Amino acid sequence: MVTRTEIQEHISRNSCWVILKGNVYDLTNFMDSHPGGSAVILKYAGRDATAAFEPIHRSDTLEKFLKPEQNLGPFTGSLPTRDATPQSSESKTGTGTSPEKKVKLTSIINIRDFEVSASKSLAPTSFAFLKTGSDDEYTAQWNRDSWKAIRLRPRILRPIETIDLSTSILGNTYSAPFFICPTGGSKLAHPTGDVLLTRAAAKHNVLHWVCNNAGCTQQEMTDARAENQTTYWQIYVMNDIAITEQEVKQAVANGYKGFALTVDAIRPGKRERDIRSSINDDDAPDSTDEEDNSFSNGPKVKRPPVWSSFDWVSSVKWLRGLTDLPIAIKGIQTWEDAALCMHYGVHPWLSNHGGRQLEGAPSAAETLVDIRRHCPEVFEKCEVIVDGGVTRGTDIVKALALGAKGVGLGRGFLYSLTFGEAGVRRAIRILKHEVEVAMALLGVTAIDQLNPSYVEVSSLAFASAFPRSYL
Ligand SMILES: Cc1cc2nc3c(=O)[nH]c(=O)nc-3n(C[C@H](O)[C@H](O)[C@H](O)COP(=O)(O)O)c2cc1C
Repeated sequence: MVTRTEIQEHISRNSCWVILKGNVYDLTNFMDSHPGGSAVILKYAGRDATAAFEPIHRSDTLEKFLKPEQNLGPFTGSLPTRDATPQSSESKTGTGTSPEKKVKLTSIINIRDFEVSASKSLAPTSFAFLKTGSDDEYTAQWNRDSWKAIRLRPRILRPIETIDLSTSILGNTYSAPFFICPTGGSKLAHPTGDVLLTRAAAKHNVLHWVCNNAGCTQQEMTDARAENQTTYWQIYVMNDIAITEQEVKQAVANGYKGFALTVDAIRPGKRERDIRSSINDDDAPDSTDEEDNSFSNGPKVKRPPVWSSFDWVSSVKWLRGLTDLPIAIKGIQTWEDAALCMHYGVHPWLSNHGGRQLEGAPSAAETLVDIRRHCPEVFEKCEVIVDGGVTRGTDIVKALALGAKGVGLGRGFLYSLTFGEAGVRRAIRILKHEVEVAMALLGVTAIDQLNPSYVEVSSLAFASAFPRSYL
């Protein structure tokens, strides 16, 4: 038992105790190896950090990263009064919703409606984490706008009766050509977010590409899978490569049928919307300290630093050595790198991480067009996966017409999660409906009939993003 008086004596860098899930932990020696930095731990010295901790850490984090002796025992007594304000304001980082602001699911008719609803119902810091792009969010916006800049070329007077949306992605058949992207932080949208994404995907037989940075363990994500459901696994390679090797082997054993190696995040992008939302002007004394680096705080959902010394040969060789299953390289942003994927026998996943990494990177739509222009062979030898800024069935159809095999959505499904599994299922149904209408009006009845003759891309070169400030 640790008392309130005792914990109050350990609120400095030299001795830092924090309450987590009812127990008191000595984090003095751990704080410098915390992926999110020591400052955030010190902020909670002598206080209860549970509300801030739970939505953004895996359930096995404490056991995995702390030694048993760092658990000092249960906290007894009430919290110091000065904690009342920070505590309640910190609950803003949780998934707390304001019921009066939450709209009914039946009034949601498109993916953007989910975003507007999430902006009102989620805690501001949670919404900021999901929504943020890097820098001025130009690329995040451009991702969306570039799909809009592509025109469709409908062919008419074709008999259209049944329309088949089913397609295969990396060797497995799904009921639709779009899928749920790997995203960390889904607990910010719903406490059991990752699991619900898998369950909703199962109900509709769409692909969930599970995130290794999910809020649950791989085992929990595997257990969430329905019988006969096929899911894929995404990896970041950690500095301690042995941990990732073990994870990949375990994923193979757990029946994941494909892998994505994310390579566009060797440093976190400067996500200012997220950074701003965590700066609490009332809480912290102002600082002219040269050590102050609040402008560079990385994303809220932290992961250990990724391995950044891989090159093409070593990375593909390493992963191929662990599995014969299909591998996609996630974060391809040029036709040249797509051609290298072809050369190394892996699939290019065109993505700029939803505009959260390099501001100014091209959208997947542009890279698709570039591959078509410079190295169309890629579409014959590889399956090209795309994501970024997709919010409409027409966006998906445009990507498929340009040669994509699977089209991912990250934020769209995260926002729908604020309504739980029912929200994600509705998002899937909305997208299926929109894809079907677009195909009918274009004059095609099956995904494999889509080809570049159904799109006009010349206006893409003259389009630009108009950053909007409505959310
Ligand atoms: C909140 C959030 C967390 C993400 N976490 C990951 C991650 O852990 N691993 C990864 O490969 N991509 C991650 N991504 C990127 C997505 O997989 C995907 O590339 C991106 O969301 C697509 O853009 P969209 O959000 O505009 O649909 C994340 C994206 C968001 C929005």
